[in-house]
Amino acid sequence: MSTNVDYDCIVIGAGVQGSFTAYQLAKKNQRTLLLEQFVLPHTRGSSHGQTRIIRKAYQQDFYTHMMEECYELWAQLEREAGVKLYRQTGLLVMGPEESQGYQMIKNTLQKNKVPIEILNRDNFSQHIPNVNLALGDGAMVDITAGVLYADRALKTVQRQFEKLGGVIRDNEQVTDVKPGPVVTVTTSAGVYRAKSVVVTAGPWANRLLAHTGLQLPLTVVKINVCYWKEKVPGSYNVKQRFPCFLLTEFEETKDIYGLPSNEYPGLMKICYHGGSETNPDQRDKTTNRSDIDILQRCVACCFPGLVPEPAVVESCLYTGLGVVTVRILGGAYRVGTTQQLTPDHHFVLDCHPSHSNIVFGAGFSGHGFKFGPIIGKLLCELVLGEVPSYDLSPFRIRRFQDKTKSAL
Ligand SMILES: Cc1cc2nc3c(=O)[nH]c(=O)nc-3n(C[C@H](O)[C@H](O)[C@H](O)COP(=O)(O)OP(=O)(O)OC[C@H]3O[C@@H](n4cnc5c(N)ncnc54)[C@H](O)[C@@H]3O)c2cc1C
Ligand SMILES: O=C(O)[C@@H]1CCCC=N1
Repeated sequence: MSTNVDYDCIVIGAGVQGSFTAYQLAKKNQRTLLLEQFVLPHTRGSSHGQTRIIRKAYQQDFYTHMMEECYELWAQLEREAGVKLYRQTGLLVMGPEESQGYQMIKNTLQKNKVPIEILNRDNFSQHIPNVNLALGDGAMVDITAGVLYADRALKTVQRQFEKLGGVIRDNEQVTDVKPGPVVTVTTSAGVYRAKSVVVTAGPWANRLLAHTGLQLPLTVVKINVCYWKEKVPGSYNVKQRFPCFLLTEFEETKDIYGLPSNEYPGLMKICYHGGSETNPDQRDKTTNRSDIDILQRCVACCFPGLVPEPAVVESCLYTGLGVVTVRILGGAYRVGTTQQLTPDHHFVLDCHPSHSNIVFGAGFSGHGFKFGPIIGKLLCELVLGEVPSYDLSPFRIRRFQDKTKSAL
């Protein structure tokens, strides 16, 4: 067969997940092509920007388990490339002490023996200056958490992929995917044939999967990425080891998070973990700023050293699972009728139900970056038909037939 194909595998989409998948495939001696619709680097998807949080603090054990190995894989990439990608700051988790969300994170961390520090009202401000802990809130620090240098990480993994002989073609949009024992991929510049294909197209995943007769229950939302000015420069700075933070509840909303000031001197990034639905090709037509009102109240209340008005607002996209339907468009595989689903924020990692040589990774919502190395490993294992290193049942598409729980 190899004489009839141009590549062993074609990966569509050079965001964090596609880039790590291509890198893992090249490490396994697979001749791999990584296709990207835009000129790299770009700011139109989900993987751009200078920083992301890395943490083990999750409500579910399975994410915490995956992160154990993932920290190792990040460190391995740092050594291999001679580049620093991670800075330990700790993650301060705050939330109503008795709430389910806060308690689940605490239990998962304790059960898995992740190093944490529990803070109380008396020692809180000594450890974390310039933050007001709300009445009734508990606080703990996931000590090994920190900041990933996202843009640098993306560039690094793509460079390592090329060093292994992998080929990246950017500014080349995939316009068709024809399934078969050999998959034919048509782009704006040519036609390629491969034994297998991985779709890691972020907000555009469903557009590509439609060519294969599959639609996932994905919703694309625009996130307002807000930066807030320090009243006294340096008071929330990464160099002072100010931690990342996650506030599990504020007023009626869930999940506000932030990172110490770093990429823009004197500005701290604080965002709301949600946004309004958008079309990824018309992202900047969406102008809903109601999340910014919530953030302003949160900053005024909890971060007295910041000016409660964003100094800079940038944009990024989340692709997650919304209250929509899984639709199988004809073809051999049918789940029967259209189904209503409960939203969940878990990833989608699976093989196509009718074409096992088409693998996809999607729905990484607002928390997939830190998992990039392990997602790459898992998608590579699916391509090679190997037993996945982790139980993939929380991530398989068949879960959409079951009732699912909301998770961060
Ligand atoms: C504001 C914000 C904050 C976040 N914070 C964190 C955090 O602190 N920690 C964390 O772990 N995660 C975080 N995340 C989540 C994380 O960044 C995403 O889960 C991750 O980047 C998703 O990567 P991806 O590769 O799936 O998608 P993308 O980065 O969007 O990559 C998909 C790529 O596919 C390309 N593509 C699509 N269609 C085609 C086509 N037809 N042909 C060729 N190429 C195509 C796109 O152009 C794009 O480059 C955050 C996300 C946002 C938006
Ligand atoms: O993934 C992360 O750590 C951040 C913070 C919590 C909400 C989403 N992204």
